[in-house]
Amino acid sequence: MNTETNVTPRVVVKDLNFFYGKARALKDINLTIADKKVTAFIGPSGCGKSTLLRTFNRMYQLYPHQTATGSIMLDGCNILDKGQDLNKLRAKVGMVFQKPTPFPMSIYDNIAFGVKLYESLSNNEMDERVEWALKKAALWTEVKDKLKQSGMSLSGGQQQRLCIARAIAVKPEVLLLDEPTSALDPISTAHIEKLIDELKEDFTIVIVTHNMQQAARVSDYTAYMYLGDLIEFGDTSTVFTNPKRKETEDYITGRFG
Ligand SMILES: Nc1ncnc2c1ncn2[C@@H]1O[C@H](COP(=O)(O)OP(=O)(O)OP(=O)(O)O)[C@@H](O)[C@H]1O
Repeated sequence: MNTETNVTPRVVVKDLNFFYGKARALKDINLTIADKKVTAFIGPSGCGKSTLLRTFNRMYQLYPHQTATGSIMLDGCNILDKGQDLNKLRAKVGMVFQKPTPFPMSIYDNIAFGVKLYESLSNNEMDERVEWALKKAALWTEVKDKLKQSGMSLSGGQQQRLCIARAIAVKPEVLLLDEPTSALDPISTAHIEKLIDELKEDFTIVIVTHNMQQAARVSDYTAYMYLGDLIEFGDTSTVFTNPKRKETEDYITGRFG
């Protein structure tokens, strides 16, 4: 549980279980994601980090035989409810994947495409939105003179910032980052980490990372998971310097995993 009193809950997960067919990948998860903070999910491969992240925007909906039970409350609605409008949900909860995945279209259209699904803006308004998103994603100065060029022509690190710009252009409340720097070099990684720090002024961010130094650098809260259980959750400095559970300590000190 978040212990700080000045923290506003943004996403509240209660008794969440997740099944791939009959295999239970998440076990009675309870946690609260704080508003306008960065929360990191860490743990060894296969512990359920990505599965948990993907429940927040119902990515699993695309696949048969994947089911979630329990509740994930956002703005007073349960994300898991059958009646949940998935288009609206995905406008509220944006996602950036491990591998940069720009659409095969211009840099400008990569941003405008998603915005058009949700809003009808004039050309001027769209120009402003594209510029706003690219500035927020710290990419504007690098691309402002080549907005008509293909998004695929950018470097890997630039492509990932384009994907972040695309995700924030629709002004989501929550931004999910699934190992967003694992395909990037150290300089691009540093760029994205700085960006994450800036973006939390406007967005609630949840990041899955294998890199514990990264979790320690960028997050305010950390959840340590193992075999589908949430072992420990708390503010990042406590989890890293004074963990309550021995399993957490063994993992972060490299004795395990
Ligand atoms: N599509 C799937 N079908 C069946 N089982 C799956 C599927 N995806 C994941 N799993 C299983 O669910 C469990 C959690 O996987 P998940 O990908 O969430 O872990 P993770 O902590 O993100 O791992 P990694 O760090 O390796 O990405 C694992 O046992 C995995 O084998």
